[in-house]
Amino acid sequence: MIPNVAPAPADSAEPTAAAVLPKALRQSAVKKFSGSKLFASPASVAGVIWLAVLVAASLTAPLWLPYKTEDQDFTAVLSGPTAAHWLGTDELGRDILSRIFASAAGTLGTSMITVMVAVGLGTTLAMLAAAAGDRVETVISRVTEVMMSLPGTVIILAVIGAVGTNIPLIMAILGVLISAGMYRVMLGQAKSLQSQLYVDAAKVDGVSTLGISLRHVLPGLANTIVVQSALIFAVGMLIQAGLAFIGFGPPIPEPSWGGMIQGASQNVYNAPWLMVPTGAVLALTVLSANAIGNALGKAPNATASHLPSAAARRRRAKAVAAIAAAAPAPNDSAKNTLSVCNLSVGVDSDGAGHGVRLVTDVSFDVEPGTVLGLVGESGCGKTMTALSLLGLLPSGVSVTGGQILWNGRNLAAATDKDMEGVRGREVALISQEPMRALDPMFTVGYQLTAAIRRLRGMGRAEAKAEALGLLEKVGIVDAARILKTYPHQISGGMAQRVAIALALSGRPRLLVADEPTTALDVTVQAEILSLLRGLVKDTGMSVVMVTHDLGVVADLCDQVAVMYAGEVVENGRTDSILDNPRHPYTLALLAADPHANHAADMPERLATISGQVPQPKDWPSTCRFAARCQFAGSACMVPVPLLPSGTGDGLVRCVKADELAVEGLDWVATDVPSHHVLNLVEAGTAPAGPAKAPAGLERRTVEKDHA
Ligand SMILES: Nc1ncnc2c1ncn2[C@@H]1O[C@H](COP(=O)(O)OP(=O)(O)OP(=O)(O)O)[C@@H](O)[C@H]1O
Repeated sequence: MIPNVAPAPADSAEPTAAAVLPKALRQSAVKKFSGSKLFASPASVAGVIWLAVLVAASLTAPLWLPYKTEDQDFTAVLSGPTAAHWLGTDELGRDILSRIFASAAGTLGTSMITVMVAVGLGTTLAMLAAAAGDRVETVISRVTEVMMSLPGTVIILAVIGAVGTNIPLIMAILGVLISAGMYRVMLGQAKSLQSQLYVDAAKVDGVSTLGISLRHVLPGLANTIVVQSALIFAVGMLIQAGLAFIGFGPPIPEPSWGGMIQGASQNVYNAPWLMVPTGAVLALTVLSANAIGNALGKAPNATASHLPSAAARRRRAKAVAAIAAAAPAPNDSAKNTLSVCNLSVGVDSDGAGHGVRLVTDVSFDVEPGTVLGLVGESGCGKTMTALSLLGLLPSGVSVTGGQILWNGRNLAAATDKDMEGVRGREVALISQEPMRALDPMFTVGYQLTAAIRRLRGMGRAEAKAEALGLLEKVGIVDAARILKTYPHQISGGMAQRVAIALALSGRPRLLVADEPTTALDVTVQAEILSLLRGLVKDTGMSVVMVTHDLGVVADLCDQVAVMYAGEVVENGRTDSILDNPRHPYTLALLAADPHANHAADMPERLATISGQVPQPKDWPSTCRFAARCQFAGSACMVPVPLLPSGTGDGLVRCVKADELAVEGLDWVATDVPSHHVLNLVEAGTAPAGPAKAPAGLERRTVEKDHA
């Protein structure tokens, strides 16, 4: 009769996503369970409305109920619905409607006692056990195991025998019994949250154990707490009704749902209707609690994985259909050539068409055996562009226009099923953090052979030999030993090599590399770049390399697309762009890069670019870089198209590109203090620096960060 608490739902059992962003979690702990989620599904909306009506009607019952609960009408005993008694009467002629609503608040309120005791005690014990170490955990775990082994029904009946039918007390004791199950559910999550790096950081900062539990662990448990509360609430109601059914409800003549169902069951043959109203109200209330729990328990978008949710996939399918209908049929582009045309990516519209655009009209081509660098500051849309090539945009973000042509298909309009055939086999991904690609639970060998078998249909032995070969190919000397190790047993550089081997396991023709060297030290960076260069040369595959680092671009890339605020501002051959940049943003990136300045003419101070990349919602319709540009003027206050830059087949998005080229201007490293806010000044007043003559151009001086 007394159930253990249901296991945590799949989306809340794994705390790592929730654990990654504790600050965001704390900030959104309230927001997370607020309106948007509650009203996201029709079932939860109906549940909220039903519970609200029930509670309001019950609390105001004395004001509007047509009869008192004990009023008897012997002229209408066991009647069905009539004008006088809308839901009929019981065996004593009492009005069912009045009795149902009069007893609702008591039933719901006492069920809440169970929730508060079970969740409060279970969660507190779990946080205590997770924080206090093995000994305390052992003691608490043993005690809860004993509690779980006790026959709950017998205990409840014993309590009733000792203290009578004191419903609030019985429900509190029920809560204590359920708290043991709740403790088991919460302990694993609390321990995992306790082992997060930000908890270590908080300890280093001197935050107390209690502070850590309340500020860092509890918010991470919030999802499970809400879901479990809803389930326990429903269980509490059912148990309460069950007790009343067997005669341990509130004293007669006080009404209770269980008591009414029991009365109805005695007249089930001569007045079957009697069972319907109370049974339906109980069932609806239990269903409502579960629907609300399900809705609130959905994982928040902010911490969701890259892989889209089912709802996001449905939205994407719609967007895909729209794009497919709008885009012209792909022409027969050359084999293994990637051709991205006017790609736009945006946050899914909120229904009123307010989806923010994150990438606008990006175009580039990648020939087989070549490397394209996508370069730009953080937040310029490089990752969104790269992930759209694999159909791996995060939940809530989709391709909103354009084409991604690959071997005669438009990947922008491909369904998830189509993309499953492309990912890994034709297009693969390596990410900044190699550990994202590797599962800590399995050996390198297992993960590699599983991928090879899945993608290439090989047998076990053949796949193992192939895995060995792949590790050797990525420069791992003792490959046989590495195959037997777990990811945590190898270094970051080694892990990135393994991740590259994993990406190569399906023999892709295009590799999307999202900042693959950023997390590595300089020596290892050079090795990984050299490895990628060798792979491109040997296998003829092409690479889209996302990077902040112009050194990486110079080292590896044949072509570059410089991105700023979601659009390509300059593209072309790497040597043209590095030797002869045309866009002020490219000039600025080069001026700010220590590797791009030769030792001989290295300036005393490297240049900076004032301000930050604007948020996508703030992108102007004019030149997006104008607000930060040293050369901006009134001519820049118009939408700027990509036009031939005059250097090879490159394109540039700047109305002053030709003027800058003719004048031979450089981006200036200024000595203006960071707190000094400057406006556009006339040419010639610019601070001294390595610039060539700024004659004839309006120049924007920049803030200089002295930090
Ligand atoms: N899931 C998301 N929902 C909404 N906006 C997002 C999401 N992910 C990223 N963005 C926004 O999209 C814009 C482009 O982000 P993106 O990650 O592509 O930039 P990036 O150039 O790759 O930066 P970084 O080098 O830091 O990865 C940013 O303004 C970012 O805040």
